[in-house]
Amino acid sequence: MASTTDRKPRILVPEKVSVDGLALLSADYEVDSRPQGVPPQELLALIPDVDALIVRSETKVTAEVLRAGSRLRVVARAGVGVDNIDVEAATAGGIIVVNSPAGNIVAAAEHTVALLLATARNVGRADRTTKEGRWERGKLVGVEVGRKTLGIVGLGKVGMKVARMCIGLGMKVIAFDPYANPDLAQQTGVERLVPRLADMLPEIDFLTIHTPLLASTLDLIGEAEFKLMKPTARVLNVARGGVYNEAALLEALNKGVIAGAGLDVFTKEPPDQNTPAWQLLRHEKVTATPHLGASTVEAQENVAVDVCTQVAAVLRGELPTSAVNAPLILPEEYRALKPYAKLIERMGGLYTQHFASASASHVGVGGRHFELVYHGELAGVSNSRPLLAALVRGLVSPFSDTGGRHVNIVNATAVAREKGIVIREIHAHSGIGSGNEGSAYASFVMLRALATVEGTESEQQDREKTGGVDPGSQVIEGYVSGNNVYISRLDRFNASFSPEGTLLILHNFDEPGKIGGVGSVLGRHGINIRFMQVASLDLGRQKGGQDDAQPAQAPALETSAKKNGDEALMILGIDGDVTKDVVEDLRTAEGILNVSLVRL
Ligand SMILES: NC(=O)c1ccc[n+]([C@@H]2O[C@H](COP(=O)([O-])OP(=O)(O)OC[C@H]3O[C@@H](n4cnc5c(N)ncnc54)[C@H](O)[C@@H]3O)[C@@H](O)[C@H]2O)c1
Ligand SMILES: O=C(O)[C@H](O)COP(=O)(O)O
Repeated sequence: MASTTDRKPRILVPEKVSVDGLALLSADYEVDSRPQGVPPQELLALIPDVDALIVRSETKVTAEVLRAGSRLRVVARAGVGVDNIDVEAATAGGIIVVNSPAGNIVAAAEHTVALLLATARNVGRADRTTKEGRWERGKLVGVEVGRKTLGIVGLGKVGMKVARMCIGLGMKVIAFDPYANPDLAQQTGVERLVPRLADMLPEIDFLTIHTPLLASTLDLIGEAEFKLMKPTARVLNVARGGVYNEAALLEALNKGVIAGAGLDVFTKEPPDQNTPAWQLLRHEKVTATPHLGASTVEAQENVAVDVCTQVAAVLRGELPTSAVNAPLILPEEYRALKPYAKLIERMGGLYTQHFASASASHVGVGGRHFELVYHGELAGVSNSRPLLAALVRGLVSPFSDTGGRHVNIVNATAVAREKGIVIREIHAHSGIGSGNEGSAYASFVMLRALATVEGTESEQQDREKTGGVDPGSQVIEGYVSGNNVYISRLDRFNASFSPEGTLLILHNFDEPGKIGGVGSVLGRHGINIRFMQVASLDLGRQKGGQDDAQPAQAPALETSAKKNGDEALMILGIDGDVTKDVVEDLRTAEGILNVSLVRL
């Protein structure tokens, strides 16, 4: 009998995965396929002897499972969403997680259209009552979708396909996605990208959401949003349970606030008895399917072939094509670049959440041109690919399913291209910070989001000399000190704070009493403040003056803003999380111009 070390690597497949993919593995590996599923306790018992695990959305790959998987080298998700896998725990255990980000897009979009038409024409109810022997033509009159308005939230891979298909059905499509590429949306025929979700809700006849489930998309549509819709509106969910608040949806249907829903996904699948999701499944105004968005023969072949090819690569010791948790930096570059990669990733995350997500400043990420300017010693770095990858990861992570962890040095350029993000690197051997004479920091980095890409090379270089304050462009500067990273400038404001954890950034008139007012709103919500600092206007840059070659250090005292101008940024480090209500209360507080919630 062969010892366990002589045996072929073992692959456990505790879900129904297409044989077209599994066939790629059966010659070289022992494949244990269990399409009926494996209960959690049995999975724990099997996992110590398994080298690779291939799952869909039903198997919960918890930290406990991963810890018990002492031989486990790769977990493959035959699909997109990795919310059933504890990716952090996998990374900590050195286990690679791979997925198939594009294999089931068509299937998900087609299922959305199927639910759109089924909801409009009562197809589910008609089928059920007819089979029960009733012939209820009068009760089943539907509505047409042609010439109606469809609102799409999330104009990514699936959302964009849905847009094309629905335009083909004669619908007018408008969308909300603060990170989308407006040019691509326009070319696709999307009539309008609205700056705020609430702007489109009164106008639409159908609403479909195609975002991942993130802190920012959980309960995106609740009681207040349903109340903004027409009573004839119908809503669709082929994304993830939780983007509509299920209790609010149930109430909106019961009270006739909206007319119907087509639902493929639920917060718990299958839903527990007597929960709102369970009642929704049975509701006569709901057309429900049991998470069938990706369940087509073609999509299952695509995702299975994709992930089985990657599992074989990992087991052979090669790199997979779509690793969710691949390293950003190769080991040899690790020591020198790691703090800068961290800084630049945080700058990207800060840009997206402070500038692009804030409702008052709809500046976007997709289709945007960025400049990444390396100053000082960093200007001499020969391989800046990890830094570019870090920026792409930071920019996309706030709105990405995998928290941006899928972005690495291999695929960063492709991810940026997909989102229409263009990045130009500038190694600033001259200009700001050159030579570091008098500069407090050996190296610092400027991220500039350009208002316009026009202009000659020399005009672009001039912009560098004036500190990059073009109207309409946004600037973030940061530096590394030891292993710590700091932000030294946010647009027109000098600052000095660590971009860590949950931050609230408030743009306010610099008047007495502001700090007390903000403190009392947070106190009312039981929120603990870790640190607070007021960033002052940089009056030198305001006037377009020559930069003094140093990353500005913000005074950490609240009084310092007053002498510099009548506006300030208040930066608050928060313990724990912050809800939408808190942000809204702050936004409506007197003298507050804007509020952004940033999670880094
Ligand atoms: N039901 C199914 O079987 C099925 C099948 C495939 C995909 N999905 C789900 O569909 C969703 C979309 O998949 P995809 O491949 O199109 O993803 P994607 O990453 O290509 O697109 C997501 C889009 O959502 C946008 N977005 C993120 N946060 C947002 C916010 N707060 N407000 C508005 N827009 C926001 C992003 O900018 C992006 O354009 C995912 O949740 C995926 O898991 C479900
Ligand atoms: O994230 C996905 O790919 C879809 O939700 C499909 O999930 P499934 O593989 O369980 O059908």
